[in-house]
Amino acid sequence: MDAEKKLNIAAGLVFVLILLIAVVPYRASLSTRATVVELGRIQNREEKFEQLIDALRDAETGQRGFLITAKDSYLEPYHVALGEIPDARGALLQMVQAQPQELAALEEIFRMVDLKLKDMAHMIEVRRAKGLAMAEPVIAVERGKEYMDALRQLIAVQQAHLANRRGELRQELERKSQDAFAVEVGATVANLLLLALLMVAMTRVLKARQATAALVQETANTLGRSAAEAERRNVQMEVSAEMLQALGSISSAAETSRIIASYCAKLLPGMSGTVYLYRSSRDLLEAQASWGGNSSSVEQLEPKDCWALQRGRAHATRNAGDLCCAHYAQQAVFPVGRLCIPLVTQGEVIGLIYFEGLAEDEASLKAQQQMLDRLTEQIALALSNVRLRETLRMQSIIDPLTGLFNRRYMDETLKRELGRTERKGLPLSLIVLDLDHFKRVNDTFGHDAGDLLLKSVANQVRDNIRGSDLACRFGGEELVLILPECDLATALERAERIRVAIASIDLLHAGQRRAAPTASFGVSQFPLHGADATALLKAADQALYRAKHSGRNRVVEAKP
Ligand SMILES: Nc1nc2c(ncn2[C@@H]2O[C@H](COP(=O)(O)OP(=O)(O)OP(=O)(O)O)[C@@H](O)[C@H]2O)c(=O)[nH]1
Repeated sequence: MDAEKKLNIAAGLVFVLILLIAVVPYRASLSTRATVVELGRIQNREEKFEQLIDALRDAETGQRGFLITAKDSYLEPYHVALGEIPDARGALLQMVQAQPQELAALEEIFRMVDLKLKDMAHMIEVRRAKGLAMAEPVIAVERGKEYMDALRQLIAVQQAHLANRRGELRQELERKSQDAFAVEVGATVANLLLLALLMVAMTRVLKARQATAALVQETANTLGRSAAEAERRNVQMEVSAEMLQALGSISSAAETSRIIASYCAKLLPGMSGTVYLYRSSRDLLEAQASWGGNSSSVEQLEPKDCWALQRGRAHATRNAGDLCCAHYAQQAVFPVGRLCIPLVTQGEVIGLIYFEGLAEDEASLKAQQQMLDRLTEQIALALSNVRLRETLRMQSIIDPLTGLFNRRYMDETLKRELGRTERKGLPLSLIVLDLDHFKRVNDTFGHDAGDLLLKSVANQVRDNIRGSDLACRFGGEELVLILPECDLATALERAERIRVAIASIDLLHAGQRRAAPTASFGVSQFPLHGADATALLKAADQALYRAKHSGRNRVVEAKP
């Protein structure tokens, strides 16, 4: 049974008990009231007896006056008294109706009253009719006095009896009043006790209800927080999944960092940060991307500047007294929490993520740190995948011996660059170069020496072209250079510069200085020598052929 039901039952019981308790003083008061009424009746009877005796006395006085004077005026009190006596008699009779003993005594009194009245009436009659002289013998008999004395005695007995009874009733009334007072006090105390008990029970139930309400509220709050947290995690998971999907299709580290920064801004509202990657020399880490607008960390840092990199695990700075990393651009201001987590993939540290603006309370911080750890792992994995894709792509487009682009890449690029320059209305030049008598180098010094020479030539070529130009190994010892937005004159000049550079290669093989190699060049220009890649290559190749046949080690321009 729940507390509220119990309380209702208790309240009902208290109500019934209060009602029962109220009956006791009520009954006591009824009994007291009956005594009071009885007392009133006794007093009334006493008064009526007094009235009767007074009336007889008045009648006697009036009669006596008449007997002496024979004046009717003296009979006035006599007549008044005669009028009062029946009232008193009637009232007395009514009062003793149900009491046979009393009734008998009363009848005796009335008999005596009648005798007295009769005697008085007789004497008045005699005096009126026969005069004083005739009345005196009747008066002398003094029968009226006898009647009156007997009557007084009878009434005195009754009055004594009534006085007795009155005394008893007074005592009874006093006792009943005391009892009624005690009962009243007892009932009041009992009522107060019951009400106090009820109040205690109500207070308990109220407190229990308040505690339950507080518990319900707390539970609701906790559920609300959990739901919000679950919702937040859900959103984070969705954004993370979106980020991983976006990163899955990217092959450049720069684009990857940009995407990471943009998703971190979404995933970590209120936080800022920077992604750092090791340079290939591994002496420095460079900031690749930042988010949050106010990441207070430097653009470049050395591994020794970061405690996370030094220790190989996450490092947080939250309170004054924590170890601060040297790469914080500004003095750490607390309580702004900072966290550095190394980017580790396949056991290798490839960089670092710096987070700023950690949660302040311990519970949120723990959850946040776990989330940042997971995020960092995902980012490290994504970066590692990008690097792998980059490596694979480089392997597919780079010639491993010379480090120049391969023929397949050259074909793609030449077509693309021709389209672009054509749209812009700009020229594009091609240089085809072929080493002279390369077979002899191989035959004389061996294949390794030939390889070495090819590498040296590739380096010279790379050093003498612009960043936007493209050097490819077309096959064997033949190279093709694509020079976008470059006219024929400039291309011829560039070819000549490369020819001189190759001729100046200081070739040291097996401890011996070898004769400098030479190369022949054919140069063509779009759209002057061809409208497409094939025509342009063919024109340059024919120019190269002519260079070979006219003595090698020279630059020849294609024929229009
Ligand atoms: N060491 C080395 N030799 C190569 C490589 N690719 C092609 N060759 C050699 O380059 C030589 C090319 O010889 P040829 O086409 O006769 O031409 P050349 O000897 O340079 O004579 P000219 O071109 O007429 O001046 C061949 O002996 C090939 O074996 C390579 O990757 N490494």
